[in-house]
Amino acid sequence: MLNVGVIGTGMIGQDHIRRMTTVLSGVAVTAVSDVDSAIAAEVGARIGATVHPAGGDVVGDPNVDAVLVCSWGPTHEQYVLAAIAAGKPVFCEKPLATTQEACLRIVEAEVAYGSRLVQVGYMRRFDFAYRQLKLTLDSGEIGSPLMMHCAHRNASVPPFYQKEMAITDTAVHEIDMVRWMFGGEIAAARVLVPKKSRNGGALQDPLLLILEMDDGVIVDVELSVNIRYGYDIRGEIVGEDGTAALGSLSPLEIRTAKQLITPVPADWRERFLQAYDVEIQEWVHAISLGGQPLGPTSWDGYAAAVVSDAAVKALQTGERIPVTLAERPKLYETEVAA
Ligand SMILES: NC(=O)C1=CN([C@@H]2O[C@H](COP(=O)(O)OP(=O)(O)OC[C@H]3O[C@@H](n4cnc5c(N)ncnc54)[C@H](O)[C@@H]3O)[C@@H](O)[C@H]2O)C=CC1
Ligand SMILES: O=C1[C@@H](O)[C@H](O)[C@@H](O)[C@H](O)[C@H]1O
Repeated sequence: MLNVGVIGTGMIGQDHIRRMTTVLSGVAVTAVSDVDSAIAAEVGARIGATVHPAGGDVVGDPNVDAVLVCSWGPTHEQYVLAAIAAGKPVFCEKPLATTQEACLRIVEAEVAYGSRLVQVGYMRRFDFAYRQLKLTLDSGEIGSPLMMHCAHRNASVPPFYQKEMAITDTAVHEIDMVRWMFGGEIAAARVLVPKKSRNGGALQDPLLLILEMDDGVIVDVELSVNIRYGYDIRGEIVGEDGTAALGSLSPLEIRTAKQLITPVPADWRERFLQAYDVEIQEWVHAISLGGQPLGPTSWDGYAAAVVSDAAVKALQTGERIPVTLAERPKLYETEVAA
């Protein structure tokens, strides 16, 4: 049994606690912490976990084998570094950290430790539809890829959501996904600003992010964060010999009143429900077997941060911004399975 401590018991923290306590196997949640002590106390009491006053105490708890960081982005670095210092595996929700410098500090700490302890929460790599898409691409059935069209549509976003977050909070998923899908790096980013939707309030919504892969593949990502009708994630790869796309929005079809209705998921929790289950189950399994995590690494978290910085600059300047990564340490050279 892997004993996990959770830092941050907000929306995704509670969702991961629910899956670890009611869905997944081989895992127990033994400790929690949140700066909102009332939430932490309520969640801790519900599942019978120790409630610590600070996240650092979760890392130091002898009854915690591995740590799950689900607090706000700017707080991730300190907890990931503390877990590495304690030699404990740590699953960190995206982003790994909010600056590329902070991500590099994590990479350097992990390299100094000598083996991989960190996995970043880019769950699309564990989604059945994305995995099928990658298998199809890798099989050669649609030939060499030329382009990918993506859409990332949120029904709505909270009032504190700023323009740049369409890149740093939302598009980071596509940024990570295309590096994994095409097995290459992103060479440059551009952002086009279409006509503004009246549903976006003060926010510029939508945006069109264009990513150039290092082999010439072009990826376009429509970012609409106030689309109203639901949570809609799309992806279609155009190859030399065919195309392949993520399938239907829903496993359910309703036929009624001479209509065929395909329900649209409400949000990421519904659309990626099974991807999160697989992501955390595979993480638990890899750690329990005494191995290294197999999912997105600190290096992937760093690369996403660098591309995201370039895309934010592209948004602010209207220019094409090239992406330059630091030299990749040997620790991250071997392919991961996920
Ligand atoms: N992989 C995915 O699809 C998703 C990832 N996320 C990521 O998960 C993280 C949390 O997001 P949400 O759960 O939506 O936010 P939230 O605001 O619902 O929950 C975050 C919790 O962290 C707590 N917190 C803040 N600072 C803390 C600290 N220093 N120590 C302990 N607790 C602290 C807050 O009090 C809050 O309860 C973010 O980094 C977000 O980007 C969120 C949604 C989906
Ligand atoms: O990570 C997530 C949220 O933080 C973000 O705000 C949403 O735009 C994404 O769709 C979701 O997957």
